[in-house]
Amino acid sequence: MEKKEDETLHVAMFPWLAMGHLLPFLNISKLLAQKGHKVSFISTPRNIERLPKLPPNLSSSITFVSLPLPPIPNLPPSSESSMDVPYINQQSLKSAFDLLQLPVTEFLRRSSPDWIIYDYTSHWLPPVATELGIKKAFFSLFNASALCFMGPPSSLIEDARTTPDDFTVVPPWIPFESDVVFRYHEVARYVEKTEEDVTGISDSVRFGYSIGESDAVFVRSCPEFEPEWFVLLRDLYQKPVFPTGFLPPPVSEDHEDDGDATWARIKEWLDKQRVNSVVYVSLGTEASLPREELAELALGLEKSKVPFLWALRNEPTRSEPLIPDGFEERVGGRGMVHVGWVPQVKILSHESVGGFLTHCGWNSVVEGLGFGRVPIFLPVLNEQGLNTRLLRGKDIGVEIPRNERDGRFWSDSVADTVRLAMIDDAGELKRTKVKMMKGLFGNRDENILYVDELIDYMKSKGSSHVG
Ligand SMILES: C[C@@H]1O[C@H](OP(=O)(O)OP(=O)(O)OC[C@H]2O[C@@H](n3ccc(=O)[nH]c3=O)[C@H](O)[C@@H]2O)[C@H](O)[C@H](O)[C@H]1O
Repeated sequence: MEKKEDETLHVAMFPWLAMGHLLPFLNISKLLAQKGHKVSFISTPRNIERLPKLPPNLSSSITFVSLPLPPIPNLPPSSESSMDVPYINQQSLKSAFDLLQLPVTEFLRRSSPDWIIYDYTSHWLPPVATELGIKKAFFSLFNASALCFMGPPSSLIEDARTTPDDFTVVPPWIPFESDVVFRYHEVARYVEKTEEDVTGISDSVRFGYSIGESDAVFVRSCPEFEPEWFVLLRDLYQKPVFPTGFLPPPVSEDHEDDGDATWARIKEWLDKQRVNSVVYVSLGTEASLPREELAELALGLEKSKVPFLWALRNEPTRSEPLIPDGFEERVGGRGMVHVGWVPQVKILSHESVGGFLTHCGWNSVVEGLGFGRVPIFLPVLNEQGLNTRLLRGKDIGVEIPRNERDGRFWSDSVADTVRLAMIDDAGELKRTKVKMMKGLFGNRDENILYVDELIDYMKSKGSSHVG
């Protein structure tokens, strides 16, 4: 039954338990709510608690559905997100997540939304939605080129690629020239590091079913940036594929004191720096580097003589100190280190920040380019290496040189790359090029047009759900 033009949709949102997923799911939820639609945002208590507070005008349109996560054996009871759990235990978190199937099914049966928008880990959700007559869309927080590299659902479910070398070449289903491939070390480091697969299902198979059994796929990117990849993706998926645009996050205009002591301290330091002079350093909420590489990164920042703000993740169960003793004293006021969560979007929006040394997680890419900050790439895991190849293939940003096989990098190459991005005349063209990306990645009015098309599509499919 088609929804009339002025009728509102009820959309359930069900992101994976990772901040890099929860935040963009919340951003698109806010856009749907701003357009007058109703959203049920399903997650677990601690993850909901961590989300930015809703603006008052949206709190009646977005309902948080809090489902307790079953305890994870051998992990602290508060472990509810990928950032609470060491990388090697991520599969245990997915096992607990899979136990949400029953409460999620009950919620959907009771609330009967028109659509459910879900993530790659919910391979079990499509048949539940079908049985309840609810339309279902897979929302990819990975861009189109990364999805194409991963392949069609059939290849995800029966992925013939098993060794790290298999992921360093262009797969057979990509019919054109491409340098979007992994480097050996970007795969090798993580193939052996995850625990014995306790879930009985790999991430690749989760992707395969979540995509293959969806009614539509929504992708956080835009055809203007990845034209050939969207054409290929539609061919690989043989189903409706819609760009959501980049979903640039809202920036609270007022930088004034919002009660966030961390921001107050960081802002006080940033306010003292020259415009565009600071490189902001963050490797996201899941990546972690071995101690010796953290030391090389620290020494490289020190040698660069460029002012830096380094947000270090508070890593669960990591005992040894994250940075070399005496580092902060040696760099004095030229560098600031913060261990723990920071308001990244506010930091990137501050005029003193000119560059972003990043692991190339897609949220960070969108946020950094949205403010025209020059990216300095240090990809670590997941599809970050593919994102780096995509951007470098478009001559965006600079990449820290690393040993192809083991990924090792050295302080001198960190210092040289940071100076190239931030100071050297040789980097001037790169700084200009990135400033030109601000409109495409950061313009909210332009990007929201993609969400309008998405909503029209969702309305056109309406709902024929039971009950
Ligand atoms: C989609 C996928 O999600 C994951 O996200 P991850 O957390 O690693 O990094 P981001 O995508 O930058 O996402 C991190 C998000 O958390 C925010 N943030 C982070 C740290 C902090 O202290 N404060 C903040 O506000 C940041 O602004 C961004 O929005 C995987 O890497 C994957 O490669 C990526 O493509």
